[in-house]
Amino acid sequence: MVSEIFDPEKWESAGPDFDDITYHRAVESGTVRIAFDRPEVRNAFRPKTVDELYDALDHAKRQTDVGCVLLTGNGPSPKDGGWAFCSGGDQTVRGEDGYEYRGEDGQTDQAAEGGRLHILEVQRLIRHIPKPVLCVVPGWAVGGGHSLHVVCDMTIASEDHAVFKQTDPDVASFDGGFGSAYLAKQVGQKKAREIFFLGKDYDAEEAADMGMVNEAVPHEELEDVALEWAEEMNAKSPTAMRMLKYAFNATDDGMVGQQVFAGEATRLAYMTDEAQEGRDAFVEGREPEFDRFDWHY
Ligand SMILES: CC(C)(COP(=O)(O)OP(=O)(O)OC[C@H]1O[C@@H](n2cnc3c(N)ncnc32)[C@H](O)[C@@H]1OP(=O)(O)O)[C@@H](O)C(=O)NCCC(=O)NCCSC(=O)CCC(=O)c1ccccc1C(=O)O
Repeated sequence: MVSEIFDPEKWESAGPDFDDITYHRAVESGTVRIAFDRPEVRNAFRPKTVDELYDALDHAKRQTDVGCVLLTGNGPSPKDGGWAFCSGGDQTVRGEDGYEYRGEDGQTDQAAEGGRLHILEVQRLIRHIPKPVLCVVPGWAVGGGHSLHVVCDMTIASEDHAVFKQTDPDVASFDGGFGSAYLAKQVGQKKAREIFFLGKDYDAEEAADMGMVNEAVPHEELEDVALEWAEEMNAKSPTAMRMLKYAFNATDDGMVGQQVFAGEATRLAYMTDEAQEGRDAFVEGREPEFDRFDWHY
């Protein structure tokens, strides 16, 4: 069983093999489902999980017939039946300079790099992947798991089991980027500070009311609704969706936001006859003849 609310008839295994996550592609639409698969620890991520998540998102990015990615957590926990999207960094492998690669014996893998904090690289990939990423929260979204939901384009959550909670300062961590500053854009400054400074639990309805969740959905229907939303998005114009995502990002992403948006504008410009003329003139060793092209207004 992948997850209790996962419908195996709607998905097929696809992409690389992973240990800490699962990767599926919808049978009938260009949708990829990526899920944390460590339910016994509330889907906490260790460095290996983060590596796999990055590779999975990068794989999904490169599928030109995929229009939407679902990011979720498998469950329930075989230990106690608890549900989670993700409980953030695995505190049991946290060393003195970040999260450590550990062997099966629990000892640090000396051959690997030092402590890592590279979940932020995954956040940036979610931000820049040229298609919507829909976060599907079946249970706890905590610490770095909460930050991941914040950075996704949209979030739907189980009205029965989802709980949103920020524990970063309880374990002496702080996401000073999207996890806090972007959260404040979603829920307002006072509420974002309450979330971090008090570490209260919020259910899906409360999270939707404050603007960080799009919809609270009955638990049993969560993955079906997610797939329906993905299919809605897949039916839209790929170019329009990509440009819209980057336009939404641009205002908060500074020069990088401008660069990403402008890069896509350049791609569109490259597709014009005008661009072909510029390239051909150089390759043929002649002056470009741009006088047949309009100065559009
Ligand atoms: C998630 C809980 C609130 C769930 O509580 P509950 O339902 O009562 O279950 P438990 O019995 O507590 O947990 C069941 C089982 O899972 C283990 N577990 C849960 N969470 C973790 C975890 N994060 N790491 C390791 N293990 C975990 C727990 O020990 C139990 O195991 P048993 O063997 O069965 O006893 C609650 O579990 C909880 O509060 N968990 C901790 C949440 C937390 O503090 N997470 C870390 C926050 S910091 C972080 O995520 C850093 C991320 C990061 O890398 C980063 C770096 C740089 C800048 C920013 C960031 C960023 O924040 O993104």
